[in-house]
Amino acid sequence: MDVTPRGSAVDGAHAASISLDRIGKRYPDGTEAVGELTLDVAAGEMVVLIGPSGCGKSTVLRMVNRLVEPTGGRILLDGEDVTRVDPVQLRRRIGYVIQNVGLFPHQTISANVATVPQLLGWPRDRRRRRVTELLELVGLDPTQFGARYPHELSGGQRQRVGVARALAADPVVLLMDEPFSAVDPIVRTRLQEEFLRLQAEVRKTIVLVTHDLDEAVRLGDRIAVLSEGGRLEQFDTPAAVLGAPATPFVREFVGADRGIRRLAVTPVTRDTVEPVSAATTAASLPTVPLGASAYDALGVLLTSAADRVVVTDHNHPVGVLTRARLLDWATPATDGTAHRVAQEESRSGDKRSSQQIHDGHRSR
Ligand SMILES: Nc1ncnc2c1ncn2[C@@H]1O[C@H](COP(=O)(O)OP(=O)(O)OP(=O)(O)O)[C@@H](O)[C@H]1O
Repeated sequence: MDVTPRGSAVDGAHAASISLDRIGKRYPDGTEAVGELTLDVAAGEMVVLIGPSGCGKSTVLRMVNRLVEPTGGRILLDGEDVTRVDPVQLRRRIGYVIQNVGLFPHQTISANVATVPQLLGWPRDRRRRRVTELLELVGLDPTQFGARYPHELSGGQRQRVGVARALAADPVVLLMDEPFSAVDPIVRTRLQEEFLRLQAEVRKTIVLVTHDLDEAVRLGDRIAVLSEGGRLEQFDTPAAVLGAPATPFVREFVGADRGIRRLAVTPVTRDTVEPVSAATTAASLPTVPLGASAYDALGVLLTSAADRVVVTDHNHPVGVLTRARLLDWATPATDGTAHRVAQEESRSGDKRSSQQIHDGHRSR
């Protein structure tokens, strides 16, 4: 997807905060899908809901746009209680992307993208302009794809149309239920990367449901880990969830390889390197640039015979990272020291994610 900024093509400032205030859902047969969940999502933030099958993730998402009516609690969009708003009006302010996209098979791609603007009664010219800019935004040439039908597109292309359609009326919130899981792993990774760039431009408030921990770590500013009954086990940055699981459930859920995953979300900074010695600079050691991930640094070390990697800023050495230190970071937090490191990272991660929200870019 080419998502190069295009000035006023997309109104990027339009996003709302979401507050779930003790929301619950008990189905008529007595199933308590969600007990009492409280969760706050900042405007422009991307929050990922993850947890085992049946824990209530989709129910939470569908309560936000009231496809499922909550049986308890309140949902506030920018402070306004949407449990009192007409659900049809509400859904026009909320984009919704689902696994198999749900495009209308007998309508062209242009008509599919224009669905909500049409419902809102936009004049034809405005609809046409909007469809063109959105298809360009998601990397589909409007002249090539606009007149096609959904079955004439690949799975990844249909997924992009789904995102374009969800953005059509400039919603304040985007809800995404397993949006990338119907495509193969290579296409999925590419769509995720493109989606991050797209989000840097449109900066919507996004709640995304996934089963895939790597996807959660890659996309989420924060991750909410849920267990059965929509119980919130942890709500924190990817680095904190991986580095300092809050409960035994989270520890087991994120698995034994969480240390390695955590390296991928730990950037190499001036604060985390050791000083460069004269002996080090003289040696021909491998290098990584400042801002690379600790995972990249470990990868460089593992493919060389060296025991340390030099960290550079515009080709000037600013510090070193030893193999021992990187392996230490990758070791799951089992003692107080490791926990403290993870908590510090969590705090700086929080700063990083809010900074990213303001800057509109991400280091991942
Ligand atoms: N209409 C319904 N009536 C009764 N129970 C329901 C209904 N819809 C969902 N449930 C139950 O609510 C619980 C939560 O379902 P939900 O679809 O939200 O879970 P999920 O975490 O999204 O699952 P998955 O990851 O498998 O999609 C499940 O136990 C499910 O069986």
